[in-house]
Amino acid sequence: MRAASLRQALWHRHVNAVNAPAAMREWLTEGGSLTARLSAHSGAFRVQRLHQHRAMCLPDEARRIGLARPGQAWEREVLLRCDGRPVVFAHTVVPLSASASDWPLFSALGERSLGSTLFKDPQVRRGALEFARIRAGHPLMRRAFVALGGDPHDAGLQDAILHDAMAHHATHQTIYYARRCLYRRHQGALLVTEVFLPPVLGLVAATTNKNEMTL
Ligand SMILES: C=C(O[C@@H]1C=C(C(=O)O)C=C[C@H]1O)C(=O)O
Repeated sequence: MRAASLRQALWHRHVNAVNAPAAMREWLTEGGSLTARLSAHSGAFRVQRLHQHRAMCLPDEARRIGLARPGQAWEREVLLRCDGRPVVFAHTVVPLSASASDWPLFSALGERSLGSTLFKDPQVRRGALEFARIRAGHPLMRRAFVALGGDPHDAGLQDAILHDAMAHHATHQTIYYARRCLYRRHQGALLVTEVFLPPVLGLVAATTNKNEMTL
């Protein structure tokens, strides 16, 4: 496997292109705010802010947010947790040229959900979703593994950490499913990428079981 293909993601406009399992496809195509859906499928939902700082954007993000070449951007990364389990790793980039009036709430979000602010703001225009299959070697997965306590340079450990972190979902997989969406507001651009982690599938199963028990 060429190293480059481990690091890059091929983004598709239609979800069929990533051939995701049906349950994952439901999450990938979720049209509304993830906060609402994740909260409905768990007892406790939390946005764990990992960091928000200046950083080099990924090579395939630069053009998408209007940069002429890869460069620095404002980067925010979070883990969405349901009942403590990590279900989504989210990565957001905003050009450094953005003014405070473009994204007035972005810099002071803390552990409030970015998604919910975007969905509540009538001046925000949401672009079409794009979908990708990404491998454990992709930069976003390396960051997710670090956030979950793994060593970003040990492929074996990465999977072991992620695997252990989601033991009861025991889906030792090297393919992860992601989506991204470009938001615009005034002159601003903001690109949100969400990588869905295996425990997200357990959420739907848990709720189904719960429903079955109450029938
Ligand atoms: C949880 C939601 O938004 C998430 C929260 C994010 C954040 O706080 O950085 C980023 C991406 C979204 O997946 C939502 O859509 O409501």
